[in-house]
Amino acid sequence: MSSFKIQGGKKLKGEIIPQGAKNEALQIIAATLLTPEPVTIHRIPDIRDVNKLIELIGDLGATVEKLDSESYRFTAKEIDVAYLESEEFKTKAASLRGSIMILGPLLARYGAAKIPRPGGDKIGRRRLDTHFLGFEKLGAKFHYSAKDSFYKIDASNLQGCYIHLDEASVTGTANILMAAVLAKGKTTIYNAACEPYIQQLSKMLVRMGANINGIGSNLLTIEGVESLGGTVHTLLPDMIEVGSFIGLAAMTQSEITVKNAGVDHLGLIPDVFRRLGIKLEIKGDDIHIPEQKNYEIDTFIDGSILTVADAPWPGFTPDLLSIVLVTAIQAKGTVLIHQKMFESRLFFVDKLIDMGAQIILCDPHRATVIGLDRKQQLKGIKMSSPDIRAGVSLLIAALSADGESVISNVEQIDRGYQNIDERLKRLGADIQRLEQ
Ligand SMILES: CC(=O)N[C@H]1[C@@H](OP(=O)(O)OP(=O)(O)OC[C@H]2O[C@@H](n3ccc(=O)[nH]c3=O)[C@H](O)[C@@H]2O)O[C@H](CO)[C@@H](O)[C@@H]1O
Ligand SMILES: C=C(OP(=O)(O)O)C(=O)O
Repeated sequence: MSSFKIQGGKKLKGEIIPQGAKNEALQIIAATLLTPEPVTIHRIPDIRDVNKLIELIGDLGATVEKLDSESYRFTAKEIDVAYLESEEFKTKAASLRGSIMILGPLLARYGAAKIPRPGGDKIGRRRLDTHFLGFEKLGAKFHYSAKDSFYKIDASNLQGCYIHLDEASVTGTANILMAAVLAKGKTTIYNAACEPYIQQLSKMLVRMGANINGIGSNLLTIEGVESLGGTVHTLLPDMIEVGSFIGLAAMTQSEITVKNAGVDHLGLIPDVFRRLGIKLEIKGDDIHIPEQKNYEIDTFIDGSILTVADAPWPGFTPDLLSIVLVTAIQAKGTVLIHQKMFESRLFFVDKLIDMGAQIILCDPHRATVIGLDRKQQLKGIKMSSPDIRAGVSLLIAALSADGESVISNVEQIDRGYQNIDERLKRLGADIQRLEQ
């Protein structure tokens, strides 16, 4: 387990470029299994989860060529279906959430697929019902062995149909969409997730020869085709990194420019930070955050306390709520953070309270932050990173704090943020990585 030792209280300054989007990368890399032809992907982030999926795709028999530091070519001429039964596959696929998205392509191309219960953050129950209910509607049969947490699916004849998803699951929509593009006839997916990464996946599939209508909406109509061809795809900037850097700038009273932020694809993200009182200047595709000593949280129009809550896109992403929460610590005013989707993602506030933040955890889903308005600095402590976004939030808190902090289990952060310590050091942060 590695740790970060941080000397807090330093102002940062400079430009930072967001990495390619982690959650888009996972969908797009899985989709390369849909065709025997080469698929080239640009702006792939060099992060643990993505590297693990790339390795898995190679283990399955695809040719993986690294073209440069951010570009890969995948050619899945044939897949070694027997590998899906190996112990190695079970261990590797179980270590990340994104592995679940190889199911759709494998079903579409080979009529059968297997997967262990996937990993990912431990942030509450993370069911997969939406994926399997969708596959079943398309004609698949699935079997779950509770003994070894292994799913087996057989789908020798995928037949298009009408599917009303029980919830707008992101990876569920991606999986069902990837199965449907090669199914026979027409599939309709209603209550589909429609966030930018699903739109990106849909556009890539269309370039590969798929027939998809309704991209960007929650009603997707797919006419199945016989086969798909190769393509070239460039990932969007990671919107969660963009939001994290905005929060970082505000908390540490720093002047930071987020270059090439993909501002057209950020949805409500800039507005939510503006409601915390943070000034953002959009210049072309860059976001400039000026140095601000104080920022004041808005209230609702009737004067009541602001709530920031997550919702499926085009609502506010749950993956930025921990960062909004930590950013509110030094604001003036009060905000209620309501994490509706995940039930165990707010427990990390204990550590922030130990650092001196004024937060009341109302229940597992809601926390009230009473801003300190810089009247008092947080103080550095020793802590451990429970999940990827809490980890970055603790890092932001530590960088703003007085004195030294040590954050252990930073592999959680590395899973989604490329080389974060080095990139922040270039802005002037004092972070030391301690390997153990
Ligand atoms: C690898 C990947 O892409 N992971 C992302 C993906 O996870 P993932 O696709 O696993 O998440 P889902 O969209 O399936 O659902 C997330 C959680 O929200 C709940 N839920 C979902 C939809 C809904 O309408 N109502 C509802 O309550 C689900 O029960 C679940 O607990 O999307 C999540 C939601 O944006 C993000 O946090 C994850 O970072
Ligand atoms: C929850 C997240 O990731 P995963 O779904 O991979 O656990 C995240 O990126 O915030």
